[in-house]
Amino acid sequence: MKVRVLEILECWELAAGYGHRTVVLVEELKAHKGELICFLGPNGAGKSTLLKTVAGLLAPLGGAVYLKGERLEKVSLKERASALAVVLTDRCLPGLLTVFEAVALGRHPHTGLLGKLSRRDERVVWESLRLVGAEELASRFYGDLSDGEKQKVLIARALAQEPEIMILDEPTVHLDLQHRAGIMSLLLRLCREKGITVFLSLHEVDLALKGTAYVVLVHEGRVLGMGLPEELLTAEAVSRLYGSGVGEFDPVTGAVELRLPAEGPLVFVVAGGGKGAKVIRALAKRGYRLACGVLPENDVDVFVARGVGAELITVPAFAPVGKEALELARPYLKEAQAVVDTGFPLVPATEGNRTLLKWAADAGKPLFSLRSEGFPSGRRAAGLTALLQMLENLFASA
Ligand SMILES: Nc1ncnc2c1ncn2[C@@H]1O[C@H](COP(=O)(O)OP(=O)(O)OP(=O)(O)O)[C@@H](O)[C@H]1O
Repeated sequence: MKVRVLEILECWELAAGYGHRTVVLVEELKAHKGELICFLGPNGAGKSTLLKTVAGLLAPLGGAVYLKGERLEKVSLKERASALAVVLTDRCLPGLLTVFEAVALGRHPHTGLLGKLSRRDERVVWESLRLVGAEELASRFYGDLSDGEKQKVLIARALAQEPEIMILDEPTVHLDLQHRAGIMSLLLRLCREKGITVFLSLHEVDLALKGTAYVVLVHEGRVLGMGLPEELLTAEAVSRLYGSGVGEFDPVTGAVELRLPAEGPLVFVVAGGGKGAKVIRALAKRGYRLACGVLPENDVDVFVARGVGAELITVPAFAPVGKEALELARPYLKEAQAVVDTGFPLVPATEGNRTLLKWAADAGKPLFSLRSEGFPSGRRAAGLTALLQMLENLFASA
């Protein structure tokens, strides 16, 4: 469904912070009706501070937030409460309320002084519980719920407010994989179908890439960029945001490989066709230094090998493994204390990799193969567990 484009919330020269300390500065940010905007950045970058300021819970230290064209501080509390719903991370609600009562609190801006629920209010509360998949929790005490269940109830309470804007600080925290995906698709659906504008903060870069439409990268008090996650979240941008020590972010899969300390013996992994990824990961976790090749640049094994910090010998995508690449691989092969054939596809383009295995065998290198049939090379390992054991035995006896 198409939604009408309207700037519902704007920030101009906004300085957000505490006392005299500006934590984060935003020159300009415009949110349209039905948009989902995600603040992404490392711990302490200022995401929560920014969300609280946008929500009007913190007064700006400079500049202003405008709600539908009016300065937020001039908008009455009642109007703010019906336009904006906020879900913060502290999850504090009286524990002795039932879930239904807790979600019904969200109807306050709409009910009279006594807070009596009309039939419609009750319907909205049930619908909100249904949307987050928490209907069956309705009669339980809020205080008895797990953190993930509490999170869902708080989102339901915000929905019950029927707000135009929802502001959520780390809504996926404490949620398992299924509910994380569920919350992200729910929020996107609310944007699309109900025209609600959502501001949220996230820690998961993959979720920002896969589940949000617009990201604002917050780093050391500044906005590094804002726009489509598909365009902004490059490996360079992510390492600028979080530091390069964490490992490389792969914008294709949205995954971050962990860069772990590697001080063990050098193992040459002959990979390709995605056969190397899990071998490379398993070896990296055990501290082996790794060299991998020869791989076409677009092979999934490249992303993993580069991510874990392995030495890499590559050829351009779709190019065969030629002489030049073999010469680049040779010194690593020479230095390697073991060589692994991952079972890469035996096609004409990988002929060169068979040469590598032959060189290794001729040089008397310990050679292990995960290949179940076909090209014979070295000792056969029945699977990854067996391979790891064989390598461990080899180096234990060395
Ligand atoms: N109530 C407060 N008073 C003073 N400083 C605060 C307060 N709350 C947060 N800060 C500081 O403001 C900075 C930004 O904190 P903020 O919570 O906004 O970061 P964040 O990006 O949300 O971090 P995280 O991802 O760890 O939740 C930090 O240096 C923090 O110590």
